[in-house]
Amino acid sequence: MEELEYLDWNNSIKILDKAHEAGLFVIIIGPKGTGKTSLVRDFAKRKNVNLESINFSLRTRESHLVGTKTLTDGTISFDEGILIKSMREGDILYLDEINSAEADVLLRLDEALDDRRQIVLKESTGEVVKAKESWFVVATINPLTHSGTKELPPQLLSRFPVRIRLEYPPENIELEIIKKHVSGKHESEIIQAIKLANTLRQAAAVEELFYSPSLRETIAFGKLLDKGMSSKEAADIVFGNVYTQWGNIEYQKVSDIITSMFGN
Ligand SMILES: Nc1ncnc2c1ncn2[C@@H]1O[C@H](COP(=O)(O)OP(=O)(O)OP(=O)(O)O)[C@@H](O)[C@H]1O
Repeated sequence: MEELEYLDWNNSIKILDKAHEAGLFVIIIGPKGTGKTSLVRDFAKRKNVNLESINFSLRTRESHLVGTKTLTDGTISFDEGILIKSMREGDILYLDEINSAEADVLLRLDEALDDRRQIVLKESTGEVVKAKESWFVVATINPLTHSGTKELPPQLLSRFPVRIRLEYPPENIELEIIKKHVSGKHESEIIQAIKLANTLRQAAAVEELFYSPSLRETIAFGKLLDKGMSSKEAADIVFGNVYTQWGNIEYQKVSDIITSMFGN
């Protein structure tokens, strides 16, 4: 897939840069699909530094971070996990949705993230792994309304003193971002889709609806128009149909909004 440049509409790259220089870890807070992953990828690319990523869920275990013992040809060895690798190499470590992780996993992370930046490999040799000077950690958390997310323990939160908010962008900026992903031939329809997305986002914010569309959806809408789909059909498919999950009343509400904006 082609590498798209990140549109740095709220100076996040500059903040990341300063934090990186100062050796301070960063947490990015914002709803899904607002560009958190793209931002960090773009930053790593600009810095020409290797990026190691992990997406947390309730199933993430300590071993994913630290490593696992393996048996090959009768010999036991230890396969180091992403946390240890990134510390040794001085890479950028991206901890996506860190507030979805279980407490024991967070505790192990906490050990590595404190000011000494070191961890004891109690699973293998007991070696104390000290991070290279350039080691840099960026985490993300989704707002607490996101299913499966918990509050991050305050002491862990304090390991990330640089906090970036990444919300849905203003309409004109969202249009610029979408144009990075599509042809730009359907500008007026895309502007309508952004308006629709914002209506649905606002309704979700006050719990009128169960789901809030992200930039992924507005980009997908533009891509379907590029493939020749009509705007009404694309709006139904990308924005409307998903609400069926929460029953017919929810779906009908959204379907009516779509019809009023894109016709029958
Ligand atoms: N500022 C931007 N410049 C270019 N593309 C962007 C920007 N913001 C978002 N996008 C695009 O929007 C989509 C969603 O972005 P991304 O996956 O980075 O979001 P995210 O916040 O990490 O999502 P999640 O929390 O669900 O992992 C991607 O296709 C990404 O390329």
